[in-house]
Amino acid sequence: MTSRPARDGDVLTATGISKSFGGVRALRDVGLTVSPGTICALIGPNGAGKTTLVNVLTGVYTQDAGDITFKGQDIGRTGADRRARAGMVRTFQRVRLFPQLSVLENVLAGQWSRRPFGGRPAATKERALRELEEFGLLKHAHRSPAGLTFADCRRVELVRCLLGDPALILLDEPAAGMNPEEAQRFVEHVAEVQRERDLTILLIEHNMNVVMSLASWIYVLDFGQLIAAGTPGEVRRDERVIKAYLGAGE
Ligand SMILES: Nc1ncnc2c1ncn2[C@@H]1O[C@H](COP(=O)(O)OP(=O)(O)OP(=O)(O)O)[C@@H](O)[C@H]1O
Repeated sequence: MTSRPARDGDVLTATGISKSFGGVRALRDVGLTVSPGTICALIGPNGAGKTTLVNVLTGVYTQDAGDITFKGQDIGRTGADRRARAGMVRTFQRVRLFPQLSVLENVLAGQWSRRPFGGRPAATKERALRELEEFGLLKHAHRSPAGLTFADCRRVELVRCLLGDPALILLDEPAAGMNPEEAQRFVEHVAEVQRERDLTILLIEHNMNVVMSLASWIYVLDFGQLIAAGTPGEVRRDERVIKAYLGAGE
């Protein structure tokens, strides 16, 4: 199974990615591309290799084989900091906010990582407040995130990502832990913001409703290999995908 052929202007292209941990071949010859202004999803049963792939793409792990191009530059062997500064930002499966800082401080804290040697943050407080307002979070700006609902914490993380004007946002299971209504609201919000700002997103998600309503292109991993790639309609009908998910008891 190969990915959609790379096109000029693709934000992210990975080809032939393999990664093993001891005897476990977590990824085998995986390729994917993410086009600008689209939401692309990566799905697969538990243990399929999704997190490993995200860690390879973001530079947390180095692949054993394969190449990664980001905005036309070969970044396959660069560190996570360098990729973040180049505009590749991510959220994590678990919410990562500092409870001792306010919501406003949390979203501004992300900015420092893009400025080496302690320069001024790229985004101003005014912009951060405007973004928080847009996400319905202004009333929480000066409170600790510890008191927020899970869905609001996810929104805070998204604001933190957006303040860096990223070229690519990787959302790692953003809807995990949300109830169906929260997930639905989150989907609508992400879809709206993505359209308005022409964002490029790679979404890793278990919740099929979320994936099917947001993504225009879906990659499916199973046992470390890409078993399907296509539009939501194509992937939903794909025999191998159905089998992989039924086999995993999902
Ligand atoms: N640091 C590691 N050391 C050893 N094995 C690992 C490591 N990370 C992942 N693996 C193994 O690689 C395979 C892929 O795991 P990975 O976490 O990438 O899957 P996943 O699709 O993200 O799963 P989930 O949906 O459960 O998060 C699994 O067999 C896992 O046990």
